[in-house]
Order: sequence, then structure tokens, then C-alpha cells
Amino acid sequence: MLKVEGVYQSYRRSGLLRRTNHEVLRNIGFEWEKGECLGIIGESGSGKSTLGRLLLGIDKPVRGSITFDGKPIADRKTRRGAISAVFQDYTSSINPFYTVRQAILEPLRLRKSENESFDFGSLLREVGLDESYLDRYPHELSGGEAQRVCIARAVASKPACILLDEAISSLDGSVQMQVLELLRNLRETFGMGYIFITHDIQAAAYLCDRMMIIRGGEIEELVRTEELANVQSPYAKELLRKVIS
Ligand SMILES: Nc1ncnc2c1ncn2[C@@H]1O[C@H](COP(=O)(O)OP(=O)(O)OP(=O)(O)O)[C@@H](O)[C@H]1O
Repeated sequence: MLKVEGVYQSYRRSGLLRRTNHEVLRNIGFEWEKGECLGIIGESGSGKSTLGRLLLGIDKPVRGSITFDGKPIADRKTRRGAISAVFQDYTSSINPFYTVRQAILEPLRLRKSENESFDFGSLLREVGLDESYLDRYPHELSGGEAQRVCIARAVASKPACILLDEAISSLDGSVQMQVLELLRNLRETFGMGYIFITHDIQAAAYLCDRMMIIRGGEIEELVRTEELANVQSPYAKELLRKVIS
């Protein structure tokens, strides 16, 4: 279980005369259960990606704690096999000098003999590609294919959780739908869960069991997806109204 307790994050801003602290996240607390798909939605600048980076252990919060099965997520050993990520910018997520084979192997850090026996075929087929892609470079892939490679790479270590930060936002509409389908299927096959950061409420509702609405760095609502229509706060109601109308 991923447990977030009393998390605050702030950044220094240099002004004309003095530096000020800009608080980006305030008192964030929630739990994510294994196998769950949790959507984190909110307007631009609300703090979604900042929270994502903290959950991945890329950044540390100024206050509060984030643990996975009771161990600090900041510890690299804790993260291994626990959480991996897929980001929006698939073009810069893959080293341009790496083939698909190298990109998938990179985070796994396997021994040479393990590299040789790694089953690329079934992994690539799981994401709708095949072995003919193994020796291609990123510039030889379409956006949808490149994002599938990033998903394959995230799935390869069989983590309990994949954090997807705007992972479908740069894709065309029909490709977005295919990737959402793929994520659903992977969840069924491997039983992994997701944290799905997006400003697209409809995509989140399609995939997620629960939805967290973030506003100005604070959790505004955390509801089960089927109860989304019954959100209480005026802000969440307005956010939903904009999507539905
Ligand atoms: N490294 C940083 N240094 C200073 N300020 C930052 C940094 N990262 C984020 N911020 C600020 O924190 C706030 C939240 O940014 P964040 O990227 O988390 O929002 P977001 O909800 O993911 O937005 P978007 O949907 O546009 O990606 C913004 O005001 C942003 O300018």
C-alpha cells in the first residue's frame, strides 16, 4: 500500500528584492491500495505533476511522509518493483540513441545472461507491438508506438503501481482510446494498479476506481468514480459541469 501523510511541497521564487516560498502542495494525505486505479485530476498548475514526482521519489516533500508497504519511497530499494512511470513526453522519455530493445532493458539492470533470455516477444505483444520493433530507434516510431514502448518499459519490471502523468494527452483521439484500452487490458493481465494523472476527467473516469480532485495544491474531493456525479464542493461540481456540457 502507498501511504501519503501530511505532505507539503514548496518552491523558492526569486523576486526583485527577496526570495519567497511558493507553496505548491498542502496537507496531502491519502492511501492507494494495490491493484487500484486512482485518478488525480485538476486544472493546470494545481500541483498534479509535483505530487507525481513526490510519489515516484524523484523529489522529496518539505514536510510529511510517503511510504510503500511501510518503507520510505525516497529509498531506491523501496521503489524497485513497487512503482514505475510513464510521462507525457514519450519522445524525450526514450534515449534517441537507444533501440526499443535497449530502452526496455535500461531500467531493469539485468545481468547479461538474463538480458539474453528476456522475453521481449510476449511483452511487446502485450502492448500491441511485436519483435520487429526491437531494433528500431525512437524516430522510427509513431507517437502511439513510442508511448506503447514506454508502457512496455514500465510494465517490464512488473511493478505494483504504474504512475501515468498525462501519458495519453499528446496522442490523437483514436490512439488515446487504444492506449486506454491497453492499460485496462494490462491491468487485467498483470493485476497491477495505476495512478493516472490527467486533466481529462473522461479518460480518468474510463480507467479509474477512485478520483482525487486537486485544487490549488489541496485535495478538494476524493470519491469513487461511480459517485463522481455526487461531488459536494462547488469547485468540483463546476469542474464536472464543464466536462459534461
Ligand atoms: N521545479 C519547480 N520550481 C518552481 N516551481 C515549480 C516547480 N515545479 C512546479 N512548480 C510550480 O508548482 C505549481 C504546480 O505545478 P505542477 O506542474 O505540479 O501542476 P500541474 O497540475 O501538473 O499542471 P499541468 O496540468 O499544467 O501540468 C505551478 O505553479 C508551477 O509553476
